[in-house]
Amino acid sequence: MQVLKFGGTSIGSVESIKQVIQIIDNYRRNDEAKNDDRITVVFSAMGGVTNQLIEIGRMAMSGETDYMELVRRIEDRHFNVVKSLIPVKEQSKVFAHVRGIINELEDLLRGVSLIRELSPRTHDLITSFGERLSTTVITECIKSRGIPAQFCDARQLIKTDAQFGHAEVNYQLTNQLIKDHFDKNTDLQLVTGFIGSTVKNETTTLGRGGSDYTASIIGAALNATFIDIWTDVDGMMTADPRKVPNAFNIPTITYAEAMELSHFGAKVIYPPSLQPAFARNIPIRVLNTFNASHKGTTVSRTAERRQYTITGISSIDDIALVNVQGSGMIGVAGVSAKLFGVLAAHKISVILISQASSEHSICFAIDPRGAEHVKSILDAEFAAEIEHGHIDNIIIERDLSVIATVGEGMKKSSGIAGKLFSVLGKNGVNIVAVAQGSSEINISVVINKNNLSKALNALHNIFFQSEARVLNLFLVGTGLIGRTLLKQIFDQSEFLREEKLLKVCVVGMTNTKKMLLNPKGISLNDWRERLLTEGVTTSLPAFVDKIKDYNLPNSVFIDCTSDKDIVQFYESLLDANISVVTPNKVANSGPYSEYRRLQRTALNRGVKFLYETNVGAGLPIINTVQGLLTSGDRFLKIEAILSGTLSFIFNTFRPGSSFADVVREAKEKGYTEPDPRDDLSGQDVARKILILAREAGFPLEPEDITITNLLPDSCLAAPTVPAFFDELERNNAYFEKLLTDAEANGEKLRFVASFENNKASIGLKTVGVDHPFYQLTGADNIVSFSTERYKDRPLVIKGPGAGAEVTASGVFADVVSIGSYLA
Ligand SMILES: NC(=O)C1=CN([C@@H]2O[C@H](COP(=O)(O)OP(=O)(O)OC[C@H]3O[C@@H](n4cnc5c(N)ncnc54)[C@H](OP(=O)(O)O)[C@@H]3O)[C@@H](O)[C@H]2O)C=CC1
Ligand SMILES: N[C@@H](CC=O)C(=O)O
Ligand code: NA
Repeated sequence: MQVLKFGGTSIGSVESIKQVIQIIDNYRRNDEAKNDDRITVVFSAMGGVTNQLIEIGRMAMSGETDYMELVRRIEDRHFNVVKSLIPVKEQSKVFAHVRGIINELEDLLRGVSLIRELSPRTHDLITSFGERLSTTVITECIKSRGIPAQFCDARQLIKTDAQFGHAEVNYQLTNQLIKDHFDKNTDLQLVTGFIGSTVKNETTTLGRGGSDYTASIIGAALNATFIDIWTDVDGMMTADPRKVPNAFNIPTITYAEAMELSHFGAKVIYPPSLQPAFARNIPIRVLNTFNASHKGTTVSRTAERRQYTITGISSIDDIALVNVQGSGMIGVAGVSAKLFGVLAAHKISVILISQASSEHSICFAIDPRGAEHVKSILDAEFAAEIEHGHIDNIIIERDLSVIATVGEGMKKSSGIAGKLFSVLGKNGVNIVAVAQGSSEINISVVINKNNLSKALNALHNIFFQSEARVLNLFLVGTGLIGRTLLKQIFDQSEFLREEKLLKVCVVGMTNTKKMLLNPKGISLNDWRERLLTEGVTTSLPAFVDKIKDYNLPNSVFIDCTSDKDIVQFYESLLDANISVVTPNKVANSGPYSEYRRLQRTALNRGVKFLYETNVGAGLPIINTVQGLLTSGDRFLKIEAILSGTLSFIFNTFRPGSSFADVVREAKEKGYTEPDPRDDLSGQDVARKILILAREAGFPLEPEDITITNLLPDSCLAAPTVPAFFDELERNNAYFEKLLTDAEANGEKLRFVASFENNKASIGLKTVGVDHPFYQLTGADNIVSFSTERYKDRPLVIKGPGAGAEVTASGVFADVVSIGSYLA
């Protein structure tokens, strides 16, 4: 015997009932082919009908006469199925049958309306009509197709006590009745779910998950080979797909796991109601009526070996935490007995409990709707203890959610809690309470409700590792570096996904005119058009607020501007656990205290503030300095050429040519700052040596740098960049003389930065052929570090230190390193 059960959505419309009949037919054909098995089918009420019946009962009781309108609607839905699926000549008989059942319901409601009273017993009787109507109609549909089938009212089979609403089954009697019935009736039995009856034949209902329960009771009594629960999703998922878009199907799951997941909100099946089947080790398959070829989920005692340590993540969106604490609880036996005793006496269901080993506090989670009630109960129960100060006031915390990671694979496997806490910590999700059962198949954490989606996605991303980890990027600046970065990300995305399991998703972008945000990601092959057509007028505060509002896991803010005002947002972003990556040197070259503060904030928040491209573009200079410092080396001297622009200029400028043209060429090649005066004035190099000195452990201030300016005052004073170029033309002779003087001595012009004895200086120098900086070509940078460990021969880094590609790739590398860090 195989027992099938179809839920309310599966039989919610004519179309879906057709589909259900097709599925039943497929089973029959397979069984006939095998000639060894029978099926029986359990039905819920048509989707929504049970709730309507409850409402109808309430209306009748309170004398609202328009409940009849709702009854009509229920009748019409069932009539409509008859009209659509049963041949015309057979319809009148079925209509009469349905009408008869509806008449019975109407009589009952009239009685309720007259006496204005709705006992639990009558309530159960009213709700029983849902399954009775649906099963009647579907039985007729099936019979009309020539299939020998029989309507079976479960009230004849399932005998219960008289706890209306959630009756207890008398298994001895029930099992016997079921066996007898199926022995005598060999036609296909179509059974009403959810309902039973007392020995006095009063109608009862089986409570939450009722129709699943019916299937389970029948399956267990007949020792079925399978119980197939047909619903509207592809079985159980690793997480709720409405909250975690990457959630996927779990092919096999153990009973214990299914229990844990369902306790924490997974609503696909309600395993407690399947207990009779599990007790007899009958596997349950959860299948999708609307995607019948999908294998769904099989729930049984053992699950197949899996590649993941956890099986699923579940959550309860809204809980309240009750905190009972006080010095009088330490070492005193019986406090928790009293606490949970009184909760049990008031039928308060406790979702999770956590007690610190100091015994100073116990906290537990409950449905927030009952929180005030619980507080008043506990205030009364512990009045004496509170009065004597043994227990502090009972505190209720609200707006919390609970997340549970569940899986048999977590048993005796170390590092899972570490991973869980680490990923939540890195995403700034504060953990309010924790509980792990000693079965080790569930770790539950209580967090603030506003972090629920972020936490679920971050955990799913980390625990189900064959899927790529997602980095959510927010880019400010779509100029030279920003747009080159976007292109590199686009070109490299497949490699990152395949080889590094990293999905880089650009969620927001802005320039000075337009900003565009899309939490699902902006497509990068046409971002320009989208930004232009779908973007809205830029407001940086609004952009930053959106980043925080989205509260996405693994968020990274990338500043590809040279703007001074953007850096004011860095701290609050880091504080909100959003990493910051930037080639913009402004933040790190202001007052030392601000530089320190950003470093500290990032450290405290467990996020990253990365700026490798602040010095030498993509050359690994900052990382090298940080590596030396953290490994205990001490810096003695730094000597460097840190301007790609000035390198290029002094390597390209020839006597008789235009200096301004060479500067223009540097700008066109993407070496200069947005305003090239930042390069020629030495400002850019000053920032870089300042940042380098700070990274090397010296708390320098901007005033500590001595700059020997290269530019004539008139160039510096030019009001605009074009006016500056005009001024350069006028001063050509000045630059030519610098060059010819150097060449006369067989030397080259180099703009050198040095740091030694806590002092930094920068300025134009001439270097002879013996000097290591003499041979530098193109827009190369060179940095020479003398340290305690690199004393005799300095550590030298050399290579292209400016340009769009090398800079964007440095930014990109920083971004990817955050992906690895978060993993
Ligand atoms: N070129 C190089 O080799 C290197 C450059 N860098 C640094 O990279 C950064 C970017 O340089 P680059 O790409 O050449 O600069 P660009 O001038 O080409 O681009 C700057 C971008 O930032 C946008 N922007 C400026 N201010 C704001 C603001 N307040 N709000 C929103 N958007 C803003 C601009 O918008 P809009 O398009 O509307 O003007 C533009 O898109 C600079 O800090 C530079 O120092 C670092 C290392 C090497
Ligand atoms: N303008 C800079 C580019 C990088 O910081 C330079 O020329 O070096
Ligand atoms: Na660098």
